[in-house]
Amino acid sequence: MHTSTTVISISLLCSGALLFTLWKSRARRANRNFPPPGPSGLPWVGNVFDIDVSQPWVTYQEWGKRYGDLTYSQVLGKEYIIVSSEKVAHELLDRRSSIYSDRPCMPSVELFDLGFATPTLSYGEEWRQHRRALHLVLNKKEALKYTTMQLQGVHGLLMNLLTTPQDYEDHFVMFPVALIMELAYGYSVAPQGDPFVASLVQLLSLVVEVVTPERSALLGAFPFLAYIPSWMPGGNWKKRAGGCQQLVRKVLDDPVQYVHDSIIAGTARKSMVHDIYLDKDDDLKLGFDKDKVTKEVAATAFMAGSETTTSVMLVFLLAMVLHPDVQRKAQEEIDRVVGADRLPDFGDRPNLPYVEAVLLETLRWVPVAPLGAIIIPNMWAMSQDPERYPEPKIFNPDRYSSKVEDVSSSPVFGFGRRVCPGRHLAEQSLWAVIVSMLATLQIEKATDASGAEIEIQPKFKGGATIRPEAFPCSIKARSSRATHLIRASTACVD
Ligand code: HEM
Repeated sequence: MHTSTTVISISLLCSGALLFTLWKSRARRANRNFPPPGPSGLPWVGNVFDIDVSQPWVTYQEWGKRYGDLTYSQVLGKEYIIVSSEKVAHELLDRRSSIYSDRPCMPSVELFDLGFATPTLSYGEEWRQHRRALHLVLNKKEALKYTTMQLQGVHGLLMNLLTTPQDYEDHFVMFPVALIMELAYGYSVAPQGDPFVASLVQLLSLVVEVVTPERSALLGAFPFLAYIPSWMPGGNWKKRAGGCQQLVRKVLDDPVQYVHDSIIAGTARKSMVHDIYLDKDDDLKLGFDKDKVTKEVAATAFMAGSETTTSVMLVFLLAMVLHPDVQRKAQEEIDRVVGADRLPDFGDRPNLPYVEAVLLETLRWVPVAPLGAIIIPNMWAMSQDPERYPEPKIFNPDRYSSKVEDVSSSPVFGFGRRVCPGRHLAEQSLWAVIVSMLATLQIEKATDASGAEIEIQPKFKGGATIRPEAFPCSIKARSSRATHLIRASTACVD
């Protein structure tokens, strides 16, 4: 079984777990037609062998077509529900949000000391405090204050893409990392070997690799695995968990200590941590736990916001390589509105409906899911619903030509009370990336030694998020004027 697809498979199944459990207890009382229809499975292992492990989301989509918007499934003795319709997801998760906003306990989250992260918290006072703190710095109005910072970050990204285009994945990783470090801690990341970033990135890759719903399901089924000493076969869990726990302490404490030190030195810059500390009247009602909550939300913002943003950027790049016609049309719009003498900025946004549609289509085409979220309705099925999106497999921004939707309301950011609090920041970042790359760069298929184009078969890998596997491509400046604008924007004029 391919690990990444297994992860995605189980993650999609686990996503419905809580929703189902809560729904089940109510439904059993209220609804004689419970459980909803679903494929029949083998005793105990249930539907494990019914799932196409290379594309599990397609299996669930098929089930959705056959059994309806809510599909009952059973895996390893646990019952799950898969939600395939956006309408039903809104109905359950937005309108009956108070019922479906909880999170089940994930054994691997406990073991790896990751219970501090907002997505893992159960629906209660601690989670509310996190949301209040996150809202303070990430609400729609506040997010508008970050646009200059976002554009500066994008200009640095363009410069990096121009200089070492082959390292595009690394550049896409660093863009949200640097942005969120600045925003969360007022900290400017060093171009190379930054100590805070090193710990954070190390933790993130551990989390993505080991703290998956798949491993949680394993630990849930066989809890003794957590207690095998690290030197014994099968004791890898304990060893990795130990490493993770140490990293968690560093990631929570060190950057906040940096903000404390800068406040004392009088050099602190505006940041999420700074703003929460400045909340002297305690409007946030964080009480005794202010210090703890501050550390936790800042680290969560980093972890939840970086991987997801990078994944969407990779999806955009892939879409542009595969759809030169879309790229051309978007560039024509930008050239008409912005011209060739400056880089785009947020003032141009209302006049660029096609670019907006490219962003919406990027989010729909390959929906990415965030780290640690438990209730993930089958976004794949929703985004591939042919009634809502005719010919859904095709990347076609024109589908939004009659009505451009509000990007931050996209279902890709989740539903109900657990909706992504970073969605305004994220959609602004992504818009800035997309418009700036389109304005200045030409993205094409790479060519081999004989000059022939290298065809791409898009493949996706997944852990906590789904992203395209590395693919060859060519990224060049559109013109010498574009090169000059990029260099000028990063103060490296030639
Ligand atoms: C393209 C980028 C992003 C996508 C697609 C995305 C998507 C999501 C989704 C689907 C959820 C889960 C909702 C649920 O559990 O039902 C979520 C939760 C969350 N996201 Fe995002 N997100 C993105 C960027 C960000 C950014 C930039 C930040 C912060 C700076 C952020 C912070 C969070 C947090 C803290 C949660 C947990 C909310 C809770 O459990 O109450 N996300 N995100």
